[in-house]
Amino acid sequence: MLWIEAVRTLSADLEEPFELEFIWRNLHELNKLSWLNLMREKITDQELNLLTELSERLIKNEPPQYIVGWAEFYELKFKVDERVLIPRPETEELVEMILTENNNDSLKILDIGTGSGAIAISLAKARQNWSVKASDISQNALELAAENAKMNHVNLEFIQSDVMDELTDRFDIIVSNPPYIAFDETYEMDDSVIKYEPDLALFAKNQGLAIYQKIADQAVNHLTDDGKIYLEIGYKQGKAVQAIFQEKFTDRLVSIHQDIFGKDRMISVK
Ligand SMILES: C[S@@+](CC[C@H](N)C(=O)[O-])C[C@H]1O[C@@H](n2cnc3c(N)ncnc32)[C@H](O)[C@@H]1O
Repeated sequence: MLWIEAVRTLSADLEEPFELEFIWRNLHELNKLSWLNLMREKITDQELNLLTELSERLIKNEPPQYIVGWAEFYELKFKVDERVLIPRPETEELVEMILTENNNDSLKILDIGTGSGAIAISLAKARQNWSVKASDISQNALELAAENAKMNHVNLEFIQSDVMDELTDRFDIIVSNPPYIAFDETYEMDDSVIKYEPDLALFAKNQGLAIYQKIADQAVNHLTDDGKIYLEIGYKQGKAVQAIFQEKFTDRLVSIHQDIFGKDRMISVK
């Protein structure tokens, strides 16, 4: 059997027809031309077994990023596996907003719930004068985030903490993309997210608002006088999260911002 026949047959039941190509090329570091040349060759039994195994994993909805072991975020590469959420394009918009609104003055930054380290590492990479701390309640996530910091050549401080319980300092910018999905909202989620991504990264009590509430309660004592907060939110949570922060920061401007699809996606406190 030729490679092209095997790929066609094994891709027939996949939602995304190019996923097998993406995964094989990544695992074997093949460029497009080498892949196209491969298509004309005979596939060995061993290769067919491997390709079949990959297609079965995709049919079971395993995210391609977990299969290849990395994801791209803000033009950087991050190792990902089932310890951490796969960083999303919406979160790139949060990073973009922070960088657009803040120059390279030496600032102290805290990323709460860093996961793969995507936000903290992207900020540290773009702003060499910033001193960035990244926290997570999950030690497993922090271990992977530390590997990602090393791989991307940035120096960050990592700390295991339930929100800010273990932190004593004040920050110029507090950023977070916390877990914000309500436990009864699984009907809206993709099967691959529910099955493979960590619950700890997805769900929060109090209709998904519990971690925002804890951040608001604690940020009062951890923000510098003119410090700012930037948060990612679920698209239906704008008004609720705005109210939580406005109650704690009565003299500040708490704004809701939309993503490129026009959905409420970010909150800033300035
Ligand atoms: C939605 S993920 C975000 C990961 C990463 N910042 C990103 O944007 O891709 C939320 C992260 O918050 C962490 N987390 C959950 N509860 C937490 C808590 N109480 N305190 C600190 N981190 C928490 C999870 O382990 C997870 O890594």
